[in-house]
Formats: sequence, structure tokens, C-alpha cells
Amino acid sequence: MTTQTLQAETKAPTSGVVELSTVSRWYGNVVAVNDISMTLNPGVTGLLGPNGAGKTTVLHMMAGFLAPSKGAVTIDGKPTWRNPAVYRDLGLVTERESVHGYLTAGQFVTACAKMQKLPDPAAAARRALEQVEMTGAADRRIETFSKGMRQRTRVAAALVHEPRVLLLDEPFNGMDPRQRMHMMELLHRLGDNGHTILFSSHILEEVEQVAGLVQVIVAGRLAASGDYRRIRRLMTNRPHVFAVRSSDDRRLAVALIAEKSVAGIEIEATGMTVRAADYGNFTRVLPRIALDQGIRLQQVVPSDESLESVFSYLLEG
Ligand SMILES: Nc1ncnc2c1ncn2[C@@H]1O[C@H](COP(=O)(O)OP(=O)(O)OP(=O)(O)O)[C@@H](O)[C@H]1O
Repeated sequence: MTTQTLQAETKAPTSGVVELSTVSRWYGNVVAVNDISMTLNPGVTGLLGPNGAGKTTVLHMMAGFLAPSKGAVTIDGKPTWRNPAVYRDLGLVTERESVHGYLTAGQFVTACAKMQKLPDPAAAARRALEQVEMTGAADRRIETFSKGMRQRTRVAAALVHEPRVLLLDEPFNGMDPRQRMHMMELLHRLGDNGHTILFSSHILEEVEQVAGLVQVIVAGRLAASGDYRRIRRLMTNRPHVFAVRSSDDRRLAVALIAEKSVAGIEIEATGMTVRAADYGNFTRVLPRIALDQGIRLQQVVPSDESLESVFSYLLEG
């Protein structure tokens, strides 16, 4: 199997903040991560791959939660496994929420600051909540928050000790478009401020809106690495299938079918399936048409099947 590993347009320095060198991780007989090397530098990098590709395993090894079965994971040259000193320098936002809803955002983030043994936990919590624009909601209980607010609170908790490296596992999952946009702005801002950020996603569109650089993993292997525009071209110059739901599917279908980038549409009770001839044009045209027609888009998701085929296409080389 050949892989298409692309070099970034600007050549990365030979040593980065976070390094994986020839890292593998297996669980019993399952090889979750297979001989991956990558370098992360300040800024935002996307870790893109289908479900089960090994993204969570990579993030957990970086965070020091899991030992590599082979190879080394380092931050500034220091191994992350069994090395509490490096934990001061990294924050992890896990995929699943595990937050006590009865706490206020302020209490929760302060508790995290205490666990980090910070000298002034309340001040650190205030600073972190301000960073994620949650100051106004600091005294509200987390169970009253929207998904987006809860995620931002969890990001504040991961940032409370001011780590340089922030790892986020599928941070956009379950968010509506506005919450997503807010989180994207936050990651941009942190990246611009010099943080080294890696976030995982199985959705190309999400990654390309936030990250200049992308690491694509498929079936535990690094399939492509580098500037997202080049990877996107590789991945998008081929047909795609999207599941679309809107406030008026029939009217949207009529408007869409006139578009060159749309090859076919099927309307079902639960929404419609759109076959796009060209991924890039379709994703640009769709919001414009919806806006022109006064139709609200409720869901636009590349179908898993087509996404899987895109990823395996990358591996075919
Ligand atoms: N604790 C475990 N024991 C056995 N197999 C595991 C374990 N954790 C992960 N795996 C397997 O390792 C592979 C990679 O899983 P991982 O969770 O890292 O992928 P992922 O890209 O994050 O996927 P997802 O988005 O679905 O979580 C999968 O085949 C998964 O079933």
C-alpha cells in the first residue's frame, strides 16, 4: 500500500513542539496506530480521518494517557508517557463530556485549576473563562448551557494552567453551525497567539475552515500530511454524496438541480441525498442558494460511505 505523503509548502523545521517518531500502538491484536511520524508546530493543525482511524489513540498518546507500543511521542523532546512535567505544558479536551452539571462554569474551571496546583485558582479560572468568552456565564450551572457553551467551558478547563499545547478530540461534534463558528474562531485565536493546537475531526469541511495544516490518518496510517489546499484537491476532485436536511427540501432540490456541481438528488422522508459532481463548488453554492431561497439548512453532512471512499482513495496512491 502506498501513501500520499505531501510536504507542506513552507518546509517545517526539523524539530517541532510535538513529535511522533515511528509510533505504533496496538490493543491486543488490533493495530490502532501503525508507524506514524508527524511534527506539530505552533498554529492549528487538523487531524482528519474516518471513524476508527486511530485519531483518539494518537491524541491520547500525545497527552501521555497511553504508552506507544513502539516509537516515541515527545513534547519539546521530552517523552509524554509517565512524565508529569510535560503535563503542565498540555491540555486535552476529550471527545466525551464528563462534567458535573450542577457546578457553575467558574466552580468547574476553578476545581481544574486546583488540580493543577495553581497558586491562585480563582484568578486562573477567570482568565481561562475570559479566553473562551464565557465570563458572563461563569456563575451559571453547566447543566443550563448549550452544547457550544459546555464545550467552551471544557476548553477553558484545559487551558486553565496556560499550556502551550492544546489537543481536542472531535471538538465540533453535536454543535450547531453558530456554535461551530464560535469554536472555530476560538481555535484560530489560540493558534494566532502561538499555541500548538491539534484537533481531530472526520469532516473535511471542518478541518479546512480552521487548520492550515492537516494530518490525514486512515486505518492507523498517515495517509497525507501538509497544506490542506493540496490535500483537499486530492480528496475533492471526485464525486461526493451529502445528506442534506433543510426547512424546505423540495424547493431546495428544485433550485439545486439546475447547478452544474449537482449530479443528482433523491428526496426521502428524513431529508435528501445529494450527489455532488464537485465537492468544492457544491459546498460553496449550497449556502448561497439556500440564502437566496430563504431556506434554512439544518444539516449538511458528507455521507460516511462517500467519506470512507475518499479516505481509501488517498491510500490507493
Ligand atoms: N481500548 C481499546 N481496546 C481495543 N481496541 C481499541 C481500543 N481503543 C481503540 N481501539 C480500536 O483501535 C482503532 C482506533 O481507534 P480510535 O478510537 O483511536 O479511532 P478514532 O479515529 O478516534 O475513531 P472514533 O472517531 O470512532 O473514536 C479502532 O479499530 C478501535 O476499535
